[in-house]
Amino acid sequence: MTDRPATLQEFRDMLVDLPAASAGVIAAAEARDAQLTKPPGALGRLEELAIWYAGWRGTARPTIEAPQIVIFAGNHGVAARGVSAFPPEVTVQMVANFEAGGAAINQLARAFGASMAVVALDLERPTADFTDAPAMTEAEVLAALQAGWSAVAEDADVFIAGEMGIGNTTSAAALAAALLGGTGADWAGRGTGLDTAGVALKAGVVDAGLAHHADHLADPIEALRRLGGRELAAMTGAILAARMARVPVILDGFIACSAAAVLARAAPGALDHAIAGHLSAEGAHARLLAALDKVPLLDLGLRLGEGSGAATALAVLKAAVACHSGMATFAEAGVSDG
Ligand SMILES: O=C(O)c1ccc[n+]([C@@H]2O[C@H](COP(=O)([O-])O)[C@@H](O)[C@H]2O)c1
Ligand SMILES: Cc1cc2nc[nH]c2cc1C
Repeated sequence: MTDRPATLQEFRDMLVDLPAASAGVIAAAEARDAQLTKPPGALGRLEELAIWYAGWRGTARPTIEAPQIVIFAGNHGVAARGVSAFPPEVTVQMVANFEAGGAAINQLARAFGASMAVVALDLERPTADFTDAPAMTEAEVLAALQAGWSAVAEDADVFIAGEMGIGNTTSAAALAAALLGGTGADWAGRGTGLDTAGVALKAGVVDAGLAHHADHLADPIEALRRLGGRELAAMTGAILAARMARVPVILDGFIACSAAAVLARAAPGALDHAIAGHLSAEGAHARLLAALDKVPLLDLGLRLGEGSGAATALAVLKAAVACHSGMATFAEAGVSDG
């Protein structure tokens, strides 16, 4: 694993020279795909997925042995503005639930053979309310980026960053607006279950944050510091760490994709090692995925977070890789090709 960045500048510098997928392996995987016992293209998007995965793993006949899910948890000063349907203490309570094995993500991780860990980030010290101050200091955002970076296991062969943080759809909406343009109304959604009046209030809170920080949002990492949260920054750090190790990533919902968008805005192609696991029911996720040029694998109406949509999509990626690497060729099986 590349050494984790010691400063924000080192983090920025890493984005300048990102490792790429192997073109030679992609060609070899395409050649293998063309010989497998099926009509050409009959496995549809599974074929593309397997070839993409092979290219990042550097082997034309890969397997998935060590999928890793990490849930990052953070608390948000902006939650005091009444932007969530749930109280902030639910964050620490859900961390206990993850640790006890009682959350949805625990079941999904077990069902699909992934490891699962929780990283709680200074829960007793919420970020500052971004409507009147930067959410994090430089030291705080660096610590969160580093926590995410260090969470990616040496032997992981797929990585999923999940999150838990009451109020974090407000931070994600503000960050998405800063990175991609638009107003609070474009990016604020129901989150954990706001009604229409709640969504309007939330949009106003996002607009207040955008106005307060307006002169400082051109740099994506500075936008993350000012409007994001610790769990968002940790996801940004983890997704970059995975890229440096050529570990493919499955992106989860609105908050995870907003954190990932920091990298895409900082360096075009920085999310080439990532696929969109699903389309969240959070209203603006479709807009965010379109901006990232990602087509989600699943559309199941999930809006839970905690990595759940990405973990469900892991089953699809495993299916793709199992077919690609396990199937016989026409020659091996003695089947006449077309
Ligand atoms: O992943 C998503 O798209 C998603 C959409 C809506 C809500 N969430 C989860 O709900 C929490 C944030 O919602 P809120 O209303 O408190 O901002 C946080 O813990 C997220 O994991 C997640
Ligand atoms: C109960 C609950 C579980 C969650 N998991 C991820 N975000 C969540 C938000 C709430 C409110």
